[in-house]
Amino acid sequence: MKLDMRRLSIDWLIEIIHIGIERIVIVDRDGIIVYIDEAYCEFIGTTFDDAIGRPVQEIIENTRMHIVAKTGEKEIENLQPINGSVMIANRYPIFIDGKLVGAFGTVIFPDPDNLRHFKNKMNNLLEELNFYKNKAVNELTSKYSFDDLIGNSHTFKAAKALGEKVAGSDSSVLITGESGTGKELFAHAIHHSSARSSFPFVAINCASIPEVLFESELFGYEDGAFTGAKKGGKEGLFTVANKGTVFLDEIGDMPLSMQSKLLRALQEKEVQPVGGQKTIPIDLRIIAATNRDLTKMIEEGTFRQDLFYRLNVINIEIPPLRKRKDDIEAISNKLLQKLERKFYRKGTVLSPEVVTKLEEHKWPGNVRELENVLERAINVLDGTVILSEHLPLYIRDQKMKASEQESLNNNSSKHVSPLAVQPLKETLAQAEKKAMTHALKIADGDKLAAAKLLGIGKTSFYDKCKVYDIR
Ligand SMILES: Nc1ncnc2c1ncn2[C@@H]1O[C@H](COP(=O)(O)OP(=O)(O)OP(=O)(O)O)[C@@H](O)[C@H]1O
Repeated sequence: MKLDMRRLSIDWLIEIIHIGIERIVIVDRDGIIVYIDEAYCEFIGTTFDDAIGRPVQEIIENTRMHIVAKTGEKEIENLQPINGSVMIANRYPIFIDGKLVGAFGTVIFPDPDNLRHFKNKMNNLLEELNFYKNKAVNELTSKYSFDDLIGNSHTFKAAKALGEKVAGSDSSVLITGESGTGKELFAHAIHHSSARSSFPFVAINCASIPEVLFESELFGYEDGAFTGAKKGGKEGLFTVANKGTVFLDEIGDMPLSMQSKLLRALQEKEVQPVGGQKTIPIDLRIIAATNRDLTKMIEEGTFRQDLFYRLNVINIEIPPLRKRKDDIEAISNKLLQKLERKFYRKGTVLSPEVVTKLEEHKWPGNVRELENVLERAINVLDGTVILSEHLPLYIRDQKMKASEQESLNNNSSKHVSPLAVQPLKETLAQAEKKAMTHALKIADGDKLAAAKLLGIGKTSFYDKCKVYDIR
């Protein structure tokens, strides 16, 4: 039964239309405007008389009313840019006695404050989207090639030559070496020189993923796989990296339960997203890295032997900096170039005395420590020549008692001689390391929880763990 509206006068109907916050346009089957309300006309800079009888696309920017009047398909909550603002448009076909006769459209003009708010929100979201798009593209490509690996010492050159040689093959590579020796740099360079270089390079830090999230991060999950899961599911990093290279950094920190799942995925060359039935084929090259002794971990039962064999097809061992003193000057100069770009400096050089001091130091934190020392120097430098006085005390005074030096290297304030006054930066670093170790102890080794206790983000926590060599 049709509702009888004949008791409503046309004035009433017009008034009712004006009360609504939506603005209205009605077109006939050919997309010709048969009605448009005044506020709509005002907004698009026309008049009622001018608009009536004209094709809608001549009057309203980005309209699709004429299309809906032809297809009979409604379009709901479409975003329609008009006059530089994004409107929300609904378009409905009009059927009379089952026959398509035209279309009825509404656009919402919120009040100016709301509109401004809506525009700002949209702009912020678009900016955020662009930021993440760029970030995603940057993160999925290798940033370094073998040319970026500096070092002429015999041992380093041998490691580099092996890397270059195996880059072309598809075999798994295990890169071992102390923290800060350049393992990640090697992984980038291998991918860069491989046939997979035009496909993604996805670096995964196994120490930074909480155990419960490992499987879903690596293999993805299906819609509704668990409470809090994103609607529509999520792609895993292994599928994101398809045809490219996955770099599993700190593989020694991968929990045992995950090690078996990883092994299965590598053997079967497929992954099964969490909560899903189907498997997805993957074509990947794996490069893993660790500063831990995996052989010892196998003996202790904390690392799977079969996974070790799978990853360790080619082993590249990067020697620590103290065993390649000849490289220190060349690496320092390369790092200085990088730092000069960061701090807008030019022409910075090391004095011969500083080169000697740097060569005498043991470098427990390897190249990363050297980088930090040079960054400190460039910060306190007035001219262009880095002198001894620009180095931290523990490197400047190599004759310091062994125990004192050890304690300073470890950034532990416990054994610092009361006479030794250190630069503020080091004192702060020691305090920071102490606070992090303490938080980790309280959080029972859970790095995420420790970061929360300290009120810092997890990325910042993991970065600092690397700098202070906290495991
Ligand atoms: N041979 C090298 N030439 C130039 N820069 C280097 C070299 N080796 C390392 N670096 C620099 O030293 C820093 C540490 O390197 P990287 O992160 O690759 O070490 P890592 O062994 O992966 O450390 P970790 O085990 O802590 O993850 C980086 O800034 C890197 O650019």
